[in-house]
Amino acid sequence: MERNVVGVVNNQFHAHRIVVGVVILKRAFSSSAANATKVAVLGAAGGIGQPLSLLLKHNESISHLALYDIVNAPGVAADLSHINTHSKVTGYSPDNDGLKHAVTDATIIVIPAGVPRKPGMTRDDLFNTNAGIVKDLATAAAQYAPKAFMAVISNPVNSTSMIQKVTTLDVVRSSRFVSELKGTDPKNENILVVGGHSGVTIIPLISQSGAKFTDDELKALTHRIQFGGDEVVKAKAGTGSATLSMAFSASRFTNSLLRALNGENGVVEPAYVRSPLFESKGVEYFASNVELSREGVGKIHDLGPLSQYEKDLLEAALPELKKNIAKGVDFVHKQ
Ligand SMILES: NC(=O)C1=CN([C@@H]2O[C@H](COP(=O)(O)OP(=O)(O)OC[C@H]3O[C@@H](n4cnc5c(N)ncnc54)[C@H](O)[C@@H]3O)[C@@H](O)[C@H]2O)C=CC1
Ligand SMILES: O=C([O-])CC(=O)C(=O)O
Repeated sequence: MERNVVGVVNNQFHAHRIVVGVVILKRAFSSSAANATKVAVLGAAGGIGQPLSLLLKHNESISHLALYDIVNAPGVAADLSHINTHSKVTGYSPDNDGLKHAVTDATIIVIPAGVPRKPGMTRDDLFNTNAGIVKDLATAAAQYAPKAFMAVISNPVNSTSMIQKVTTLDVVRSSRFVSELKGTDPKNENILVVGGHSGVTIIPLISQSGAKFTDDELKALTHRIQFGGDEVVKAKAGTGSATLSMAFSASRFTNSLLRALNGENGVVEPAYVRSPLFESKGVEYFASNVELSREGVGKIHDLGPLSQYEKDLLEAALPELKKNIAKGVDFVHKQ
């Protein structure tokens, strides 16, 4: 299993190393490493980076939080370092090899660096700017922290990443939206969302929750989940996109990965990874439930039973996903 995963990921890494270089799974996580766990956040002074770093400062599994940004990371680090939890916090700017120092010896590197959307933009409109940013950061990470696990948040993640937690945000949103409709506790609503992370590539599998909705409710709910990001972009009126709910989701994903790296079995999170599920249809990356392990990506779960409505959503998503992935791959090959 390990060799299999390593092979797949190393291939991916060679093929896509510039854009994303996201998971390098060669080394099994050792318990001594678990005792000294460094997490680096690249883009740490931004709208997502700051609350994410705050949440990670509260994570007892992290011993060192290294914050990097092109602006203000030392300030954010100084501020967080006064919080009375054990972890050390350090901040780096591009001067004096800051990026190198931020990522060296990191166990996990989380990347929320990049430009967010403004109203009227699609996530794809961010590609030209953000692919270059992710490329530079992933290249440095590959060079100075070749054993680290990387998680990319920067949009458009359908094109820029191999493993990320965007579907965590979609799942977090779905469970909240469904609980609002049904008047239930969102903690008990676990709605799986698969596919990708933009518009029609977001496929909520609401039928698996057992909840009953009318056709109109189901359509409206699906649309709200698929375009939840737009709801926030519109409400923020030109000042950015979702940051706090994303930070919450990224913190949850990072914590799950740390639990799995520390040897806990059965830790499952939705993640957009290189996946065999729709490879035969030319879609090499796909988000589904993934069992996290000491090697990062463990067992990739299949989708489970789909209603006809969900099968139709899947059919609509696959060609779009294929295009998004091809865009990332082309970018890499042109480097
Ligand atoms: N995957 C997902 O579900 C979600 C993704 N996003 C994406 O996350 C990204 C960040 O969003 P926000 O935090 O709201 O943006 P922001 O503009 O508030 O923060 C971005 C930060 O990245 C930094 N940055 C830019 N270039 C950098 C570089 N080369 N190296 C290091 N840092 C760099 C900026 O200085 C800034 O502090 C956007 O691309 C956004 O679309 C946002 C929400 C959800
Ligand atoms: O909508 C955006 O651009 C940010 C994002 O990915 C989300 O909130 O789902």
